Amino acid sequence: MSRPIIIAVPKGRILAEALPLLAAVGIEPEPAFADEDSRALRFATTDPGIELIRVRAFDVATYVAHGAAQLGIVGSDVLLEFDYSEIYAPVDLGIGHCRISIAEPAALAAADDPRGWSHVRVATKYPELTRRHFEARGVQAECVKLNGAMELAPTLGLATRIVDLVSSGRTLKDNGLVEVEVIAEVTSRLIVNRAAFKTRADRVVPLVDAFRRVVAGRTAA
Ligand SMILES: Nc1ncnc2c1ncn2[C@@H]1O[C@H](COP(=O)(O)OP(=O)(O)OP(=O)(O)O)[C@@H](O)[C@H]1O
Ligand SMILES: O=P(O)(O)OC[C@H]1O[C@H](OP(=O)(O)OP(=O)(O)O)[C@H](O)[C@@H]1O
Repeated sequence: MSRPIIIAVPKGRILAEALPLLAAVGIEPEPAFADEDSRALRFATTDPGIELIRVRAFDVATYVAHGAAQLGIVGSDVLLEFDYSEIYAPVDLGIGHCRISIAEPAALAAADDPRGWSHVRVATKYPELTRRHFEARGVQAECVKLNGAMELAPTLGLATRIVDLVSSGRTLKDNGLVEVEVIAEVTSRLIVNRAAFKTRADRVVPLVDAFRRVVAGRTAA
């Protein structure tokens, strides 16, 4: 039998929305996947030719870019940060809706005019995306890379502003911050390693088509 197709899925919040999509294309992980006591990271599925690996959201893109996994499910925020040429993102799965935004303390925002910025110090998990965004409008961005809880940075003087994901806006509000600009709307995508799309086309192309059909069916419903 040929090598299995590996699909990388993120550990975090996207997973709950991704599992029904996977089930709809006929891929259901073995019971160990849902077993909190299991330390396994690689799982067989109801399709004998497909295995799932569960990794951190940013690592989904890394596994797929290097061809260690042939497919993956990841937020478009991650794709914007890395901009890997080896990744093809053919299907917007319509899950994991949020936006990536610039936020600052409410007191600062009251008298602030973003058009007057020439240099900003920003705490973010997305330094590349942030630099690119500011550079495009002639603003120099000094980024402090954090891995979570960005909202703490302005009150503690680590940075004046943050670039982070916003969904309900609750985290910003509870930390005295306000959204001053949306950089991009975010949803999760099905991603494919470009080489695998050609060399394993027999398995990969029908899978991509199956995801496309499931998403189209949901949109139409
Ligand atoms: N508040 C949110 N609402 C909707 N989608 C979100 C939200 N926050 C994150 N996401 C999406 O889920 C993905 C994973 O986010 P999550 O917060 O679960 O990861 P994390 O726990 O920070 O990841 P890790 O621990 O691996 O760094 C993001 O890349 C984004 O696409
Ligand atoms: O607008 P809201 O609905 O409040 O959602 C936004 C929050 O969700 C994400 O964090 P997450 O909860 O994943 O924690 P993290 O800081 O570990 O990334 C994001 O980084 C924000 O902090």
